[in-house]
Amino acid sequence: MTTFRTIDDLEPERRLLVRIDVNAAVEDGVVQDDRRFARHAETIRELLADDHAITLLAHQGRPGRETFVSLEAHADLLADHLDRPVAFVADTDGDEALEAIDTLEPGDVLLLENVRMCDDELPEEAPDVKAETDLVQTLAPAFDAYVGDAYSASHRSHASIVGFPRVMDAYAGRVMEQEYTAITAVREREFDGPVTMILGGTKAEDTIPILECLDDTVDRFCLGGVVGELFLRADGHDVGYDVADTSLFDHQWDAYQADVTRILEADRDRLSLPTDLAYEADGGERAETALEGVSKERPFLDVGSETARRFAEFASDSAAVFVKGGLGVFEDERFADGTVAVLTTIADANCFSVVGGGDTARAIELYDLDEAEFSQVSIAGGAYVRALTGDPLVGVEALEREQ
Ligand SMILES: Nc1ncnc2c1ncn2[C@@H]1O[C@H](COP(=O)(O)OP(=O)(O)O)[C@@H](O)[C@H]1O
Ligand SMILES: O=C(OP(=O)(O)O)[C@H](O)COP(=O)(O)O
Repeated sequence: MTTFRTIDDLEPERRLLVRIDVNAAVEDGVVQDDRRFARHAETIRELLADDHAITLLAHQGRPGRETFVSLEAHADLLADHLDRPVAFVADTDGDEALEAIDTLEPGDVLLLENVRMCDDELPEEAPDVKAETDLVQTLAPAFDAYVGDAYSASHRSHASIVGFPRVMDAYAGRVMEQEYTAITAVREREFDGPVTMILGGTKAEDTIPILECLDDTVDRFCLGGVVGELFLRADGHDVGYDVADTSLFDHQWDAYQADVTRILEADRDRLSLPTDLAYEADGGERAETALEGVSKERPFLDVGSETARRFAEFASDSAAVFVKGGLGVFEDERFADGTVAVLTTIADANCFSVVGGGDTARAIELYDLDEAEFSQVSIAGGAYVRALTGDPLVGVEALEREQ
């Protein structure tokens, strides 16, 4: 199905420039989430088995934000995952970087500094423009080939994503290949049987476009989380408390009320809304209520057990299930029941399954579910949503053109 070359097509012992995405939550300089490291380590291990000399290019955060930090600690974390040294140089395309690249032997791994610290990387421009930047023109001649593995950044028209493939022999890494293949299958509906999508979480801006564009692809949408509450409100129920004054609900209700109402009216038969919800009782324990008992005066933090059972049933009867957004605040064990019930059912069922969205995929790790039981656990957030909604991914297109 893919139209790009993959690392299977590489000759051994090449000098490779490999773009990975280990962008993560960082607190006090410490990386909080190593899932992307684990995934890219698989690609790098395969490349090492073929004796390539590997230079890695990656970003962290955005200029001006607290998470915009050096990649020095990322090199150590990657080394832990690879169980071998990863050299680091605090430079991207200057003399220090070029010297470090020059001395690499087959089997060596080097990580360059946060590529967003180089001015050429960020402004979103056409691939041809990015290919002309000093960053690309300086680094490209030092390598035999480019490997694009940063699927989760492939919606960004940045130099390291779209510039290098313009001027180099380019290949897709394993992460790129697997994510692309699984998510394309969603859009092309390659399934024999009902397709269910479980949508939750907090971001209506992600969810509404999915509901609007997957018309022929999905037979049933099960809605939970804050997104489910927006639909319940549109259906006349008294829900929508802003958790800890975050404006999480009111703000989105103002912005999406018209869309939610229109989608509900047009597509009610395909939408399954919660019929019960869970909340924190006075003693701190989990309690549940049917819709008749809901009130805006309290936050609802999970779908109720009747809803979870119904959603799980839809999932187990499906040929394919896609998940985006948790059904409740699953980080708190008391309110993880809905999310975990559905994920466990999918893991046990014999269906094609994709779990996407940065936060949602964490639930699999938090509750010790076996990642291997899912067809794909995506490490992409924005790119996953864009691919689902049919938006082209410039980083994928850049690799395809090189065919
Ligand atoms: N009813 C709810 N109230 C507040 N937060 C919720 C609720 N249901 C789910 N969430 C939160 O939604 C988050 C995941 O949603 P979101 O960030 O939209 O998805 P993703 O990052 O996976 O794309 C979780 O961290 C969870 O705590
Ligand atoms: O983490 C990323 O995006 P995501 O949080 O939408 O998955 C990518 O590394 C892209 O980062 P950016 O949104 O700062 O361009």
